[in-house]
Order: sequence, then structure tokens, then C-alpha cells
Amino acid sequence: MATKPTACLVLADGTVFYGRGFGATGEVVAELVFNTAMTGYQEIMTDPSYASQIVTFTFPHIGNTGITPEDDEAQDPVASGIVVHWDPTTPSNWRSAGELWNWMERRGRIGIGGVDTRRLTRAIRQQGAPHVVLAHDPEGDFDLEAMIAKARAWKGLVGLDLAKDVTCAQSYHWNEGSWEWGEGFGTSPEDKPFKVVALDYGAKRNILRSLVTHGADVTVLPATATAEEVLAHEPEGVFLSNGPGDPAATGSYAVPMIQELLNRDMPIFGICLGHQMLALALGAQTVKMGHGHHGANHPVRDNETGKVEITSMNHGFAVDSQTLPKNVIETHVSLFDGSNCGVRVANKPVFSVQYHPEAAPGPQDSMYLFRRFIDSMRSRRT
Ligand SMILES: NC(=O)CC[C@H](N)C(=O)O
Repeated sequence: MATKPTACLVLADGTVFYGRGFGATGEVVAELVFNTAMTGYQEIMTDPSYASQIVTFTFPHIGNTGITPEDDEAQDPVASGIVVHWDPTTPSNWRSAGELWNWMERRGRIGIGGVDTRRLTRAIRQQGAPHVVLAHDPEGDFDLEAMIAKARAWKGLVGLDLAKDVTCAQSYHWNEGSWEWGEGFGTSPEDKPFKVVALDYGAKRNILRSLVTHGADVTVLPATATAEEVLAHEPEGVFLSNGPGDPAATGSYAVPMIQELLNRDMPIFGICLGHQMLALALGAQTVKMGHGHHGANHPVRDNETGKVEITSMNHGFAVDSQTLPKNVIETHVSLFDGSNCGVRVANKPVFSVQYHPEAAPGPQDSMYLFRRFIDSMRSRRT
């Protein structure tokens, strides 16, 4: 690199990647994961499940479609930083309302460009998601020894409850549906939409929108809501959201709450962290994966139909299918590594998936799961 590097990424094993900084200045410690999606960087960065993680994109052109408020999955970017191959260029897109680097600077998120992201991704595949420090300093002053020590001292995501950090402070009502070309955001198609309580462990907006578009009226409650608080809303179904951190840590308050709901025979649908916590509540265990699954092209088999769905994924923990109790059926598996991707409870309207049927970004093959949840509530009305 001819000019002095203004950003630097240090792995706990001592590997150093130099590059050009953009966005906010400063330093951050986090887990580093690679994401293979070719589009949707804004949705990825604002997915609350990425708290305490830095994302390196395998797709080389990040930032060239700009930023639009319509694509925020949460109020602010949640990923701690990003690593890209090419520096973001001036956006060219009719929907763009701003540049990625300004948006990141205003929101305190660090980026590094000019990195050999193929080499970095190979390192992550070999060693698992590493602990790293990412620094951006326009003067290019980096204390590498201190950065390596900081990356080594960081305890990582295992045992970390982050849902409490990203959940809403107060309950709220959500009635915005999915975005349609030429129409904008929609509404529920039902005259009498199904009353759903959504537990917010770090919920992506497109999940709430997908629930509304399929016929729900959604009340969002904070992560620590009790079963009594949930039931006080008289829901016809309960949704358990995605979210960051270790499900076993977050489950300390969510699992007893879910167990109480299971005793009520209530329709329940969970996505990602919600799936993991439902599995914990049913008596299964979760494990930390190596580099996890982060992308928009992950094949998953529906064991009950034999059909393959191409899915959007973002998880670093997984349900250990060997620990599923007898009454819990493994409904979906990853065709990349055979890991568990879905469960349902025999003879109950209770199911969950490890992947993201709401896409944002990604394919929409799995939208049928929202219909299934709505139908499980519909059949109880009649
Ligand atoms: N997207 C999510 O909900 C992620 C769940 C959990 N934090 C994991 O990494 O496995």
C-alpha cells in the first residue's frame, strides 16, 4: 500500500491486516465473522443479532448502492464494524439517500477498506470466528502489541447476554407491513388481524413487517417480559425474535417465560435466537459453532417435504440435534454441515427455525413459515 494505512485489523493470533479507514475513528474489540451475501449490507449492519461482531464481506463491492432509511433493520447500525475489499465508492442507485461512510461516521461505526478479504475469510474458516480489534486513526498510529493483548483478553460471545442491550425499552404496537414496489410499506390483509405478541430479543423490522403482511397485529414486548405480561395482551400467538449473544445466557430469563407459555398450549413461532431459546425451553442444548453461518445463499432441507429452501442465515450458535427430546421433531437441516435448522413440537402449534424467512437480505423461499404461524392461529378461531 503506497499511502500510510489509516486502519488496522488485528486478530488474537497476532495476524495484522492494514487498510484504509472510513466511518468513525477509534477502536473496537469484537468477534469477526464473514458474510457471503452479495447485497443487503445495510440490512446486515443494522441486524441487532450482529451486536459485538465485526462483519467482513466476501463480496468485494460494498457501499456502492448507498444508504436508505427504508432498509434499516433497527434504529442504528448494530454490527461493531465492517471489513471490505474495495473502499466504498460514490453510490449509484435511485433509492440512495446517502453514503455509507457518512452514515457510519454519524453512527459511530468503524470500517476498513483495501483488505484481502479472501485471505481473511480463509483464516476464519480454518480457526473459527476470531476475537479481533479494529482501529481507525487518520494519523495511522497503531499500538499493535496493545491491540493484540486486547483481542486476547476479550472473553467473547460464549456466556454473553446481549439481548438486554438491544431490546426495546418499552412495549410498542407495530402495524407496518412489507415494502412493495411502487406502493411502499403495506398493512395487514385481515379485517380482524391475529393478535401476536413479539418478544424483542433484537428483532429485525422485516420480521415484524412479514408478520403484519401475513395477517398479524403485533405488540412488541421487551426481552425480559414475563409470561404474565405476555398473556395480559391476550395474544392468539407468540413470536420469539432473533437476537445477539449466547442463547444459553439470554435464556436465563427467556427460557422460564417460554416454558410457562408452552404449558398454555399457545401457538409459538421462533426465529434464530428465538429458535435456540425455544429449543432450550424444550430441554435441548445449544453449542457454539466454528465460523457459524452468515449469508443469503444457505441451502436447508425441509425433512418433512424433502424440499430444499435457499435461506438467509446469521448465527454462530446452533441447537444440538442429539439433545432434542422425543416429542420434538427436527424439521429442517443445513445442507452445508447437517446442523439443526428447525424444530416443531409433536401435536402442538409450536415451531421455530434457525434461519431468516424474512430475508432482508436474501431469498424469500421460506415465507410460508409466516403463513403457517397465521394459519395455526386461524384454525383456533374456527
Ligand atoms: N440471528 C440470530 O438470532 C443469532 C442468534 C445467536 N446470537 C447466534 O449467533 O447463534
